[in-house]
Amino acid sequence: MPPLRIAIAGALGRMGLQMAVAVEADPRLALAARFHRPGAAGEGLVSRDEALASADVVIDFTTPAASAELAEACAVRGGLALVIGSTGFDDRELAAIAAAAKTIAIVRSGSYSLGLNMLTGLVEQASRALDPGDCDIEILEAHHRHKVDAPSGTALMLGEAAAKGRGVELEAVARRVRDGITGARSQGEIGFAVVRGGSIVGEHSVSFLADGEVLTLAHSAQDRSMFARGAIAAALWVAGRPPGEYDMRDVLGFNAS
Ligand SMILES: NC(=O)C1=CN([C@@H]2O[C@H](COP(=O)(O)OP(=O)(O)OC[C@H]3O[C@@H](n4cnc5c(N)ncnc54)[C@H](OP(=O)(O)O)[C@@H]3O)[C@@H](O)[C@H]2O)C=CC1
Ligand SMILES: O=C(O)C1=N[C@H](C(=O)O)C[C@H](O)C1
Repeated sequence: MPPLRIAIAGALGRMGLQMAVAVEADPRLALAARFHRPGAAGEGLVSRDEALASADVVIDFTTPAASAELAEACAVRGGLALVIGSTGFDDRELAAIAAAAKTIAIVRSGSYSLGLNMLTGLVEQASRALDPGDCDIEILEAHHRHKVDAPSGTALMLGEAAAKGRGVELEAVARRVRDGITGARSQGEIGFAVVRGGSIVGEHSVSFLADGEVLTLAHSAQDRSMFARGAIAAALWVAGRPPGEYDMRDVLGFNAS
């Protein structure tokens, strides 16, 4: 079988650089193109149009706006699939990606880590078992000083899993900011706390806090190459799939009944 042709968006970014190394090291793949912002200078970079013309799958770790625009461009072109790793989307950008996924296959996940995607299942299970009347849920995440969105995409995935376990919408119960005289904690809320600094790759924990005991489920990302390997697994899985929006739990087979 010929190698799968991969184009990398945001090629000069932290994840874009990791992706190039991981793709070049994988004999199942060919690094077909690397592209960045229009007009960006860098060795071996091509334009987005050239990149899309040469790829079976585009892997994208950029920004929400750039990913939404890229999804539209891929859908217009057709004949290729997209793996999106960017985080921090607003509703309009998510709608643009969902619209593109009517024409092409797209995998989008806030985390391409295997362990983290396993953790979402454990969080959902614990949340289902523990009564909100007795047990409070708090999510803590920590990342490097360059990260621009908060809470992280992963923290929001964990929040979604916790809310699903309780049979509620995250939007209705999320407490994303606390400052000043906040009043006592409301029963059932799911709280988020954020640390930014240094070079932390990604730390996430979900605590279930009851009277007299605390259960904490946690994940620690130690190296970005692990995200790149997950994105490659997603690219190999999504190539040739029917149009639709998929996530990493689909790739890993965790959503199969
Ligand atoms: N899902 C997952 O497993 C993971 C997700 N992420 C997410 O991936 C994203 C990128 O992270 P990271 O690599 O650390 O961030 P970086 O800022 O290092 O990289 C993003 C790059 O995208 C570039 N870019 C911006 N606009 C465009 C465009 N229109 N076309 C092409 N490139 C563009 C930026 O260029 P410039 O520098 O010029 O602005 C930047 O170099 C973030 O949203 C992060 O949260 C990160 C790790 C794992
Ligand atoms: O920006 C990062 O670095 C990361 N972003 C993702 C997120 O928002 O969850 C994944 C990972 O934690 C690293």
